[in-house]
Formats: sequence, structure tokens, C-alpha cells
Amino acid sequence: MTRLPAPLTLFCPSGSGTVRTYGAHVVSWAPTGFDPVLWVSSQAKDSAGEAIRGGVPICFPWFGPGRSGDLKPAHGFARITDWNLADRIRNYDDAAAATARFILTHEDIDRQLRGSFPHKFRAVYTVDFGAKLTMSLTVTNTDSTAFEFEEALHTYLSVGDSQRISIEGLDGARYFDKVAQQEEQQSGAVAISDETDRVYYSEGTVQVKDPAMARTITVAKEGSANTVVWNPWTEKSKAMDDFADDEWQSMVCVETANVLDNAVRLDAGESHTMTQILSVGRGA
Ligand SMILES: O=P(O)(O)OC[C@H]1O[C@@H](O)[C@H](O)[C@@H](O)[C@@H]1O
Repeated sequence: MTRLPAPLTLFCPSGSGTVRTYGAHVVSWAPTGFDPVLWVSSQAKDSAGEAIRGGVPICFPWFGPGRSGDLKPAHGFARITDWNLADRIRNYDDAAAATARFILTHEDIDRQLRGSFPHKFRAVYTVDFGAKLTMSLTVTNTDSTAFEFEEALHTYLSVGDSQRISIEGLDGARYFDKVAQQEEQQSGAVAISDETDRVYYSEGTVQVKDPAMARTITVAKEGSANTVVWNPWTEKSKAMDDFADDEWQSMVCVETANVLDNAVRLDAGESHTMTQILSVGRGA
């Protein structure tokens, strides 16, 4: 197994973080004066061909096993492929953010992996590290016919105690419960009290209130019809070889996405942008 090169570090006065060209994967981020906001497993793998358990994997061009239910690798090829670093700007003195930009096209994808998505595309991913973490994924159809894709910024948030968090902003939203395999409607805030794997139909901002860390993480977004909430709880944690048995207590995934019925359709030449903006404040 080839070990991954060290991630790139970006920083400015208001915040800092790290990102890998492998998967254009944001590994860490914290605004200045705050604890790390993103979670990474103590058991995360660090080799080419494997997904990284933590940070912000990019799911593209399908989510999970895709809508057909049989696509591999899980969550698409973008998170296990090297992206091209387009430019990187470091500003030490007066910049509001340090920016990294990555590009991925069909030509970068291993031939075997492309089989399920034989389309020509160009994806540009821009990440601004500062007091906020802004991640923006633009996909352009560079082919001559239309195609559809799913996408998610699979964001692992670090929390003090997942059983005590309250995820607000989804009250009243319909969701597909992937554990029960049925549609439900959210009533009140989301609490983690069992295996949780839900695709919400919601374009709104979500707040993760975390009394154990006395902070609130805000997940704002644009161009996204779904929010996925995932916590593997006890048994699934034990079944994953890149996840320690008790780590479900210190994380929750809140994912900005367009999946299932909200897959994006692009005609030839069209583009679509999905943006996620994380921020953190004191108090819960
Ligand atoms: O183990 P993976 O492929 O990184 O996926 C983790 C989880 O990712 C979530 O987004 C999915 O909704 C879950 O179904 C899945 O188990």
C-alpha cells in the first residue's frame, strides 16, 4: 500500500486547516482560538485506494451504492482519486481566508472506476480556510449529452458527546430513513439515540448544539436539496475496521448533498455549484 503524502497546511489570522490532493479531502479546520471542528478517526487509513474516515470526503458522482444500489466504490470515485491542485494562496497578514483550489476531470479517473460514469466532466473544488470553512464544488458537463450525478460533502463534525447534541433546523422536514428503509417526517430537533442514517429533504441551515463542548457548529449551504445526518452508533462502529468501537460518541456527520431524487441533471455545457459553509460559536 502506498502511503499518502502529508497534507497541505493553509492558514491566515482567523483560521487554519489542512487538505490533501488525494480526494481534495479537507482533513482539519479550526478558527483561531477554537478547538478542531472536524473529526478524524484514530483508526483512519492513510493509503491510496482507501477512503479516509473523517474530515470532509467528497462523494461524487454517486452517493453510497448509488441509486441503482450496486455501484462501487461506495460514495463514488472522487474521494479515492488524486485531484489536481490548481492554485494555492497563503496570506499571513490581512487575508480573510487562505484558499486552495482543486480540479478533477474524467481523464483523471482510473479506467476501471469510470465504468459506471462514462461521461466527460470537469469538477472544480474551492476551499477557503478562515473564521469560516467554505467548500464549493462546481461540476460542469463537458460532454455532448446530458448526465445525472449525486454529490455530498460528507462532513465529520467533532462533538463532545453525541448523545447530548441537538441538531436544529430540520424540524418538519421529510427524510428517508436508511436504517428503517422508509420515509419519515422530523419533529423537533434531531437527537442521536440509536444508529442514525437519514437523508433529509431540506435546503436550510443546520445548527449542531454541543453542550459538552459549549459550542454550536453552523452548517450553512447553497445549491443543496439534501442534508444527510449519520452516526453509526454501537454495532456498526464495531463492524468498521477504520473506526474505533467507542468513537461514535465523539462525532456526527452532517452532510451537504444532492442525492436520490435530488440527483443533479446537467445538459451538455451546463454547470452546477453546491456550497457548504461551516462556522462555530461559543455556547450551546
Ligand atoms: O463507510 P462509508 O462508505 O464512508 O460510508 C459511511 C456512511 O456514509 C453516510 O453518508 C451514509 O448515509 C451511510 O449509509 C454510510 O454508512
